Amino acid sequence: MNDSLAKTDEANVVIRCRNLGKTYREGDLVTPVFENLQLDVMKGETVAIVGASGAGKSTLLHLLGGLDSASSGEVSVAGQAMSSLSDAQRGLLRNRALGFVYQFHHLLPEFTALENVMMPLLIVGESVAKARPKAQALLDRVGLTHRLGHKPGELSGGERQRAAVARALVTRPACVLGDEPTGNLDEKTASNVFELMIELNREIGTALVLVTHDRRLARRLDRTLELTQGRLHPLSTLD
Ligand SMILES: Nc1ncnc2c1ncn2[C@@H]1O[C@H](COP(=O)(O)OP(=O)(O)OP(=O)(O)O)[C@@H](O)[C@H]1O
Repeated sequence: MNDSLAKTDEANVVIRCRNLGKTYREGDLVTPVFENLQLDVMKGETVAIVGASGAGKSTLLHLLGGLDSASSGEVSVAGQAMSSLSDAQRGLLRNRALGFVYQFHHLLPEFTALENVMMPLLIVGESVAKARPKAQALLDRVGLTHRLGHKPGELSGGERQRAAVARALVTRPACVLGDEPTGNLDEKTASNVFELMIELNREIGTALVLVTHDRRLARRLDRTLELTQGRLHPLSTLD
């Protein structure tokens, strides 16, 4: 590979793991989860992570998102090594470069859908006047124009997840990390929310890394990796 090609590839890496390992230690209890994981997520790429219960998928996602620290190796987000940052710097990078969608929506119950989606923009310092139209446009895009003033308790399960997707994408992050983002929805609604995430990934150019138990949904993404026995293996589309 020539130098300029190598540089272009480097610039397109959104998340990089090198020799990543995690072992939980609590007193005498030592739980090794994985070691020596290598992963490059490229700009705009969609990656599914599958694996048996307890394989370490959520643990991996937490490390990618800087929500937990590695026992060995390194995670870099947008070219910055997580371990080299202070807690405040890591928080800032997380807010600017990443979005999160969980199985349970984690919307703030006392705020409306519009306020929830504005929140990440306000946290990174945007004014209400700028944040409001951006949040509104994304809520329009996910089909919630008629629900802007509803609080999470006044939305259906699918509507709540669509609001959560809008909240994750409103800062136009380099990557959205999803932990079973459709795991709490019926099959049809799950499929619709999944499709919406893929469409928005294409429109905005955000990479997606999604943990899912559902291999049928996983196949709709660019790449599927299986975490098994502490290793990440690519799955062919025939698996
Ligand atoms: N805080 C913790 N302290 C100790 N062990 C933990 C902790 N969190 C997770 N583990 C252990 O690490 C292993 C991986 O857990 P993790 O939640 O990452 O698995 P998972 O693949 O996401 O599972 P599932 O599909 O069931 O959600 C499990 O054996 C779990 O018991």
